[in-house]
Amino acid sequence: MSVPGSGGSGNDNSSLPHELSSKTQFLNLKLYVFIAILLTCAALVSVLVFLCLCLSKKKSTNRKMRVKHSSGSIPLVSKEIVEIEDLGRRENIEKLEGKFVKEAEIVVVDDIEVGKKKSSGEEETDDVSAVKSSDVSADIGWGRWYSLRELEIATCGFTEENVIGEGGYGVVYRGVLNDGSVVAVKNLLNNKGQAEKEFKVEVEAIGKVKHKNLVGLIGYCAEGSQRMLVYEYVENGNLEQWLHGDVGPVSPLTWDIRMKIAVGTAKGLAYLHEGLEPKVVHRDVKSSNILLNKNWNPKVSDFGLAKLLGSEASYVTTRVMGTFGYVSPEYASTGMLNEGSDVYSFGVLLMELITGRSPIDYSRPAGEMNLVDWFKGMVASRRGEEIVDPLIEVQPPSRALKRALLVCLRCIDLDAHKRPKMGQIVHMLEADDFPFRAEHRPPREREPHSSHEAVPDKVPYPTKHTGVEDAERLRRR
Ligand SMILES: Nc1ncnc2c1ncn2[C@@H]1O[C@H](COP(=O)(O)OP(=O)(O)OP(=O)(O)O)[C@@H](O)[C@H]1O
Repeated sequence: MSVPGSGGSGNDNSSLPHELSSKTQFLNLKLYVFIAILLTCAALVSVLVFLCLCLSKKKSTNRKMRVKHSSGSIPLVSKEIVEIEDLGRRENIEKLEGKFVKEAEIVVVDDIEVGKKKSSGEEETDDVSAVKSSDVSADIGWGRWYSLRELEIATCGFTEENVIGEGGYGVVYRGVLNDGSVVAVKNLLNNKGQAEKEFKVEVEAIGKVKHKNLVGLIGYCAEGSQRMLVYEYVENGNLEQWLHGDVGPVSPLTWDIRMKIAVGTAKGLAYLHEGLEPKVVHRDVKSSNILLNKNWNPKVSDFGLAKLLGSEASYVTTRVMGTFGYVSPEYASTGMLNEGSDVYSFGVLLMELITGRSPIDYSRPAGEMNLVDWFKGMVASRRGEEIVDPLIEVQPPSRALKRALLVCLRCIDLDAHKRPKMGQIVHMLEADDFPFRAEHRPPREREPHSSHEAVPDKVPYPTKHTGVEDAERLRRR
């Protein structure tokens, strides 16, 4: 085959226009050869520029990002949060290659009853079989190992548009897997020192914990120095956004929805404390760690990042990990940590649900900045009805309000041993006749082991420290 300009026959040149076959002064090349070289150079430069742009975009995702992602209907809590549009990435992602799997072995347990795992092979979907045959190492029993590449594809290269938010543990991205399922990918900070083996052991412990009121961990990624956790995506934002964001004059969180959130959260924590061995103390119960689905069902997040505890001993940590305003006094002062610390934080969270106020709010008058102190003072002055969130349109029934107030007071007892257990709190919040039924009975009928007792016998009554008089007075009214 003769190549134009390669010094072939004169017939080749004669077929070209005279100008093209004439020689240029530069290097004595034929004009069309010169043009071909120029075009090739231009194409190369374009490719290089494109590659540079891609690289710089990727780098920008590695820096600390402050953009938060939420669906358009989720209220924003601070100016750091900006709304972004759903970019319809799913269509693009579906075109990309990758191996994905539907969650195979998630076992959702109801309350604190541990469900049975599906035996392997039972009710397997096509997707699961595909992965088992093609990528056996990906299936890790409770969830999945994900490659960095898979998560890159799912999050469109960890782009800013996919950032949901940023917490103490790292940046959280929204991702869409190849099968269309949506996940939250937490890119952990400060993980360089952690060996892959240790990381896997810790993650395994978290991944096996499944409960309808706990955000499920569905997999992880450990490649090089990268450590990521892949969670089920909870679509309706977090409780902090709904309580303290701009929701207009009437909150969509009615009294009943708030109590549903309180009970669900209590069930999730009860499972951590009472349904697992070794038990798990959350250590950071707060409204931003309560995620909500579209039916306002709460799911407690970040629980797995707490330490696993032995069943008997309390655990002493060297630094207090919780969040200001929620931390129990004994944990703050001694670092002594047990599930009672979570109960205290839950009490503060319940106050937040009832009042719509933040645990610490410096914009309020001096006597109202600290929610716990203000709350106790209001209840002591019999002004319980006045503390209900003004954004709740329909006021709660008096009995329901008193029940919730009393549970708060018991949870924040300064004596951690006198606080109720989370399981007891679930019963207290759900029992229609708590605390009213007990007070009409003569003392002997309230002996332990009465099967009709609405309140579990072990539930301690509030002590002086938390204003036992207030609570007792409240109970009698
Ligand atoms: N599984 C999830 N589904 C949907 N959104 C999530 C999920 N996990 C976290 N988020 C959101 O990502 C954001 C950051 O979460 P993260 O738990 O990292 O931090 P935080 O709870 O705000 O703070 P901290 O780390 O101090 O507890 C929050 O807005 C949270 O609502």
